[in-house]
Amino acid sequence: MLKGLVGLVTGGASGLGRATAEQLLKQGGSVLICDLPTSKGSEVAKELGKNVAFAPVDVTAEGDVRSALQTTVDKFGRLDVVVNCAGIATATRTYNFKKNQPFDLKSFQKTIEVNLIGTFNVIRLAAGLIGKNTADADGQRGVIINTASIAAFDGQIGQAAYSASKAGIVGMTLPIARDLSKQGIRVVTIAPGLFRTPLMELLPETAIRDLEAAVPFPPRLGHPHEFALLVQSIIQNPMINGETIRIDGSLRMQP
Ligand SMILES: NC(=O)C1=CN([C@@H]2O[C@H](COP(=O)(O)OP(=O)(O)OC[C@H]3O[C@@H](n4cnc5c(N)ncnc54)[C@H](O)[C@@H]3O)[C@@H](O)[C@H]2O)C=CC1
Ligand SMILES: C[C@]12CC(=O)[C@H]3[C@@H](CCC4=CC(=O)CC[C@@]43C)[C@@H]1CC[C@@H]2C(=O)C=O
Repeated sequence: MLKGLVGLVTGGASGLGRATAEQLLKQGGSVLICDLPTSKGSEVAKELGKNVAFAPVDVTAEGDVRSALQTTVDKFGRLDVVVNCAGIATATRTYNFKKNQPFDLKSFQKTIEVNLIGTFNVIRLAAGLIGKNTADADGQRGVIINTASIAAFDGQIGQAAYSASKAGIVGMTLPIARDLSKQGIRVVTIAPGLFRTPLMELLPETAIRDLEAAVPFPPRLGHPHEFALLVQSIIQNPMINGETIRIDGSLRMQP
């Protein structure tokens, strides 16, 4: 049970973020869903009931994140847990030899900006608010959970930008956990394999079936709820810190 806990979930209007918001609510928590103003965040918040609110946020914008943190305080009084799920997926080869065209640098920068810098932006600003909590008996004040990808380790063709952005999240997990350890704030990253979310539905069903067949067990896409269960375990287990945990049915992606 996570009764009374206050969570902030970025990318909470869709997919893994939405499932996380639902699980925190089911366990008795309150949630601020942060997502782009163009997302379905406002409808989702209405659908999920009274312990949830929506804040329009671009995770790369300092002002948006600061105002979402203020909304958390105004609505729920404090912040205990941040789950960073906001992210974008891109697929471009480093050089397109058919078109004689290098990877567009702006597109590379955008992927890093949203996935890596956006995640760090939320962490650095939220840490100040979580640090104001009274520590529990174990000295803990809160937990920050990030979402990388197994592409951080086995990036495929076309994933230079996406894999770099996710590897950056993996790489910063331990130093940030160390930075925040004196305040009793844990920092943990989840590296999902393949989950059935709107992001994945950009792919044709035949491609999805091929991907499922490559997963040793269970040979299927993960359900967003299974990601949310890992978030819950991380919150509940105070010894998990500074680590990246894969949740992938033992999939190792091929080139
Ligand atoms: N679905 C999958 O199989 C996997 C997903 N992931 C990662 O999990 C995270 C969640 O992905 P899904 O739920 O699958 O995707 P999704 O597309 O369903 O949800 C992502 C959410 O992030 C929001 N978002 C995008 N840019 C944003 C920004 N600048 N500021 C605020 N919100 C923004 C979108 O509006 C969307 O609601 C992403 O970081 C993704 O890279 C990692 C591995 C596998
Ligand atoms: C990111 C990930 C693997 C991909 O590269 C695809 C993405 C779903 C949308 C896509 C459509 C395409 O046409 C190209 C590939 C891709 C960008 C996948 C969602 C989750 C996958 C991942 O992170 C695996 O770990």
